[in-house]
Amino acid sequence: MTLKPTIVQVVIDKPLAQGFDYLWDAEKLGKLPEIGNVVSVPFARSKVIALVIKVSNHSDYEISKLKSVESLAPLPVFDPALLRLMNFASQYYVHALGETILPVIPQMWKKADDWEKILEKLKAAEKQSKKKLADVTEGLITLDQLNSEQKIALDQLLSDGEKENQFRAILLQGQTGSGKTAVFLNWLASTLKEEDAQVLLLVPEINLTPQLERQVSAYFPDKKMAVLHSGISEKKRGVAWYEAMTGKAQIILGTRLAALTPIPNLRVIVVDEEHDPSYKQQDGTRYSARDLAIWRAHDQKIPILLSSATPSLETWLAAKSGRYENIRLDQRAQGASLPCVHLINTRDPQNQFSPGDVGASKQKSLITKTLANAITKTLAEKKQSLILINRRGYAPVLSCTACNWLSKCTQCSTYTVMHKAGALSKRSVLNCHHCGLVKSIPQFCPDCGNADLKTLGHGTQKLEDAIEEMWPQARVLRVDTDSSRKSKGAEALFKEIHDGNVDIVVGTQMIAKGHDYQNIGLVAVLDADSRLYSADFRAAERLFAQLVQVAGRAGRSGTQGEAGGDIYIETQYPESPVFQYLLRHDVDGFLAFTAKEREEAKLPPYSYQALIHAEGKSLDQAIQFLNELKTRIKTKGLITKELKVYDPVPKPVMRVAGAERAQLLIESGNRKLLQETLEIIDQELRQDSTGRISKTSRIRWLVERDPIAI
Ligand SMILES: Nc1ncnc2c1ncn2[C@@H]1O[C@H](COP(=O)(O)OP(=O)(O)OP(=O)(O)O)[C@@H](O)[C@H]1O
Ligand SMILES: [Zn+2]
Repeated sequence: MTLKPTIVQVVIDKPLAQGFDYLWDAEKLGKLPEIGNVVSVPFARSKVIALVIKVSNHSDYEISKLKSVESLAPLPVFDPALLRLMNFASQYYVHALGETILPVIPQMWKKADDWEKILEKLKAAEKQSKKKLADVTEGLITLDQLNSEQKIALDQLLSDGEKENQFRAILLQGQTGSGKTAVFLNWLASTLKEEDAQVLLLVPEINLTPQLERQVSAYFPDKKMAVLHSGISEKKRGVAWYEAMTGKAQIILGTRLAALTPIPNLRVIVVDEEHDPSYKQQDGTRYSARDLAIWRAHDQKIPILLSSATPSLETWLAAKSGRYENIRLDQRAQGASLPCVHLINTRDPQNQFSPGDVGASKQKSLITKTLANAITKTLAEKKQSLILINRRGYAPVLSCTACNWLSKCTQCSTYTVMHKAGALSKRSVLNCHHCGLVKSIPQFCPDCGNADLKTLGHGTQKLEDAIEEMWPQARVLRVDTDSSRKSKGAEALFKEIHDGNVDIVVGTQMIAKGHDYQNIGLVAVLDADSRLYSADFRAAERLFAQLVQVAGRAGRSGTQGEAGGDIYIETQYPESPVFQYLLRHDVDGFLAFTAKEREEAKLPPYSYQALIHAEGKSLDQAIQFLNELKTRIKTKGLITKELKVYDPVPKPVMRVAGAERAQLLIESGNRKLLQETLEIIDQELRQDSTGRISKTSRIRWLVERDPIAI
């Protein structure tokens, strides 16, 4: 009797639903692989890495035609809990298992030829570096330094600590600057007492990791931390990932991709700034890292803490209904009151410079007189000012004064933004923020030959110029993705602010989040209105959160009773609910108001949504593709009272890099029904597609669950 060959089934990083069978050559590769092993296999004339999902003696294919596995990675298996999470994510987000799971493997581990070499290097490095004790104390608030509110919060967190093996979701809702970090880090300490316990700490932004990293080292000097985000080198990321999956690192700190890291001894998850839209992945498998983290905690029967000053409506409602525990911090940790909110009505002439004002200039038209006076006062008090405008570059568009020509992108349905000489190029250029196109600035209007071209509107660069001109003695720093690329990165810029080397900061929302600045007296927001009335029903919720967050950067270090700084918002619509709730610092009021609106309109979280994206050479084709899909859904009897399918529409930015894009919105109050429908749609679309490209119309399609921008 001949021995049956071993067949391993693997998934690869392709939008293909099925697994692929390979032979296992035990003589060459040694012991049998297990489910969750990473291997390298030949695929379509190249070599790819793959994950083992099944080991058996059976294949539906002709065995003699099967190829063999090339090599086995010297990595531990993906733990079963992670595989469950991946299976869930693949199903929920209607993406193939392979294309969901393989992207989590860092690039360093994707080169099979280097595996052994990498491992040797890692082992050598490990022997050499005996544990270095960190000696930072930055941001360390010990147990006995916690204020009474924090102590109560910590006690609440610990009180259920005895209940092992239980899922708990906790919303830690605290004012900006209330010391939420100190509460959850002290809480993690109780878990980390256990020798091999691992904890996962998620932050929304790369820029927030260094600050938290230093704090974590201050709290846990003898624990190993693995930091995972897209801003670190491939090598560092590969090592950190390895340390997480082998259990060598006890603390895993990272951005959304870290939520999908194999962590075999995971005991607790913390999601900081849980409301932040950055937790949503916007390409590939479009998952929400926060939602997957909650699923993971539930599945692994461990606690998860969601922390925010401005919780998402979803989380806030869950806490209100008692599904999540709710712990609150209502005071600022260092005793100051919350910043005072000032709404500057830009339609009121009293707030504007008049031509007669001393030195009134073109520059001064960029900000109101009221704000300028407040900045002058803040400078005199030796405090810093933070001015926020969510538009990088010099001006959003260049125009011709004679024929009204506008600088449009040739590839996209957008305008090219004028950038002055700097990070992008040595000369001033026009740059498209959607496709990256860079063009030199025309000397004459391309349409009529007129030499008088002028910019419309303003971005961070123009504002920086204006501020420098208005306060020549002040030290001005611009913080946006351009300026952080030019200098030594964002961290260096933030350090300048923290060290007090700057008087006025001009920046995009990059400066608004999470940072624990100590000397900001004034915060100003210039372009709130542009986000007030938007087609996206979440725009107001997002704007409100952002305003509370940016306001929260002011006056953090003030002591008991001291005023907590000022925030000035320039707006034409001071009566709008977003601003009115902000005026009263009434986060709960705003959320309750928003909940009511959404409930009446049957919008999420009172219903569930999905988008089918389609892109092709022309908008007509994309729309037609979606219309045909809608007809197919209808013929199948899937459109019911419970499931609504809208008409396809062009995307907000219809054309990007030459591709024209449309979308189809599907909505249902029944989550399960939506899931089933999406699975059928996926199957339908796959039938006549190669991967995700339709064979007949060449339209590229994608299913997105729980979209955050419609
Ligand atoms: N018990 C305490 N005594 C003194 N200072 C404290 C205490 N707890 C926290 N702090 C300090 O208060 C500041 C704010 O804390 P932290 O950054 O944790 O706030 P937060 O709640 O996360 O705010 P945000 O939501 O705005 O990020 C920090 O500088 C922190 O060191
Ligand atoms: Zn473009």
